[in-house]
Amino acid sequence: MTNMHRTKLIASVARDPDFRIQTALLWIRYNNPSLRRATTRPFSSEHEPQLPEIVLSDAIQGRSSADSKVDLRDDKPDLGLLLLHRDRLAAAAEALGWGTLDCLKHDDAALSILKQAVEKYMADLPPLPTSTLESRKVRVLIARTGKITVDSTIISLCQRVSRTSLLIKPFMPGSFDEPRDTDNPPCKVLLDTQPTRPSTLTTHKTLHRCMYTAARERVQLQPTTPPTAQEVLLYNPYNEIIETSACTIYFNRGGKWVTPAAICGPNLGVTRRLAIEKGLCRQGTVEKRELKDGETVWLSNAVRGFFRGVLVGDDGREGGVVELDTRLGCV
Ligand SMILES: C=C(O[C@@H]1C=C(C(=O)O)C=C[C@H]1N)C(=O)O
Repeated sequence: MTNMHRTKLIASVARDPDFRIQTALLWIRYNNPSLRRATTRPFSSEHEPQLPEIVLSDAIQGRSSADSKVDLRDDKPDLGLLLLHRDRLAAAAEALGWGTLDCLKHDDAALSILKQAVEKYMADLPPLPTSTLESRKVRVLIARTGKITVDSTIISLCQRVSRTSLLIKPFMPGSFDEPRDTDNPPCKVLLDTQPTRPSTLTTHKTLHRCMYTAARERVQLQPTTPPTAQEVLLYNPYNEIIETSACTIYFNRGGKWVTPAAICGPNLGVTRRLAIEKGLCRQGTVEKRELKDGETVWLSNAVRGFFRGVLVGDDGREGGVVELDTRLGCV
């Protein structure tokens, strides 16, 4: 397929009335009145939870263990990571030539509309039963027309919330060289068996995700397998590593941490930007031939935060059948 064909195909995917640009964030809520004052982590005192239901979002408030050192936008601390989500959506709209969404780029009103959309969606959810804590992946989807849709899925639910369950680990490490977290096994990362071609639709997060579904199917990952458990590692036709199906990846090269450079095709996600801006890693090229079985890597996305992974060979695969996403053609 020529570049011209590919450009036309991307344009036709983006014209589909169901097509959306998107971002995803984490929202944690819990309901346990007796624990109201029991914890300082991860919730900070300026955001005293409201009873009976306590609703807070790491993503919106942008807390992390590294935040005490660097504040990305001192002028708007309350909006935290949502600013980065807004920038990501603006970049996707610009790359697709959606001039109608130019307001996303700098307009503070657009930012508060996004915030209100997420907050309204969360406020309309049925209240949590007492003593429960849930983490949700919240998606913000935007159509070319500017219509915003919010939806969510529960990614974990704890039915007996206690002091200990509220001590959620920090979203982001201060350094990738921090001591290993012995509570959680590393994610098993399997190399894909075919290359994926970088395009606007890998650089930006959209509803066009069939390249990730196809890669997961090639290494026999179940659609429901969380990225913290198993992942597939994508590479481009030049045999350069891109990312995993749902995460940015970081490799240790000569004692320094490297994430695939934008030119290799990774999704320009919020956590990737944070890791680069906070100096946890630099951008570079990692070739497929450099990978070592058993090598420790880091992974991140805005819903799961940052966590360790390990590269594994063929014997680390799950069995099972995977359904292909056939709604949109794969570019
Ligand atoms: C675009 C998607 O995939 C992943 C998203 C991130 C991210 O948000 O940080 C990183 C890697 C991408 N493969 C998606 O829709 O899941």
